Amino acid sequence: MPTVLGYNQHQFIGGTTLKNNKTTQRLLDATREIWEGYLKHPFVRGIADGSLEIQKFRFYLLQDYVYLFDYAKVFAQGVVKSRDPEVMRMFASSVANILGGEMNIHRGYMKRLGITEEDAERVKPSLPNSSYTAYMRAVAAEEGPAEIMAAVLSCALSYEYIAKWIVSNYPNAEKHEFYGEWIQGYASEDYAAENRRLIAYMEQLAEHYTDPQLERLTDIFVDCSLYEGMFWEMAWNGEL
Ligand SMILES: Cc1ncc(CN)c(N)n1
Repeated sequence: MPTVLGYNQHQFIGGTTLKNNKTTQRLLDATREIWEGYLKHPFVRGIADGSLEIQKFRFYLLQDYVYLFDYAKVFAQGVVKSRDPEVMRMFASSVANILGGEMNIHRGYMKRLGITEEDAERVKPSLPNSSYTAYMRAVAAEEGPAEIMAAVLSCALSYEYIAKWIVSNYPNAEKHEFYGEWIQGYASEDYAAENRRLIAYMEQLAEHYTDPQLERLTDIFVDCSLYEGMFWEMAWNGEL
């Protein structure tokens, strides 16, 4: 079993070094241990070695499908809260990327599993799921564009981190007949390019932030990273 000890969290994110992205680096430094926990999680390990029961993945997939609608709304609130048209466009295109890009991974699996979009849209979010999105939506309602970016970033970056870690530690994982598609999607250059864009805006939005303001961004990022861990746990236990 591959070890995660000594693993550098930064090396996989955005397919790039984070040397010049000091805010993002600070956020990642604060969550190193939480993120290492994802790599040890049985659900993630099950995707990596192909041993995860399809029923568990089915439950996760449907929860994640409804999660992404609310996640997209957090970006939409970023449009509402921004004054700079370029930042508005960035948040708006992320809404489109989630609804029309990332969710295609889910729709592909739904087809394979015989689940219609209408059925998926009716799924009741579990408590960890709705708590996570309620937290992000509260940040989005009450705070500004930089805080919104800090709230969405853990979700965006941690999947790239997980998928690329799987690819580099499980050489056959990408070719797995069922989980390969999920791994390829989140380890893809398209997904990394979108993350590089989010990182660049995180840096821009926080460029003149004071230390207390950066501390607030860190708190949000840490909270969302903890919610990510709860989501994996929820998926593993199949708990509503
Ligand atoms: C819960 C969760 N976290 C992250 C991702 C990747 N955007 C996701 N689809 N779902």
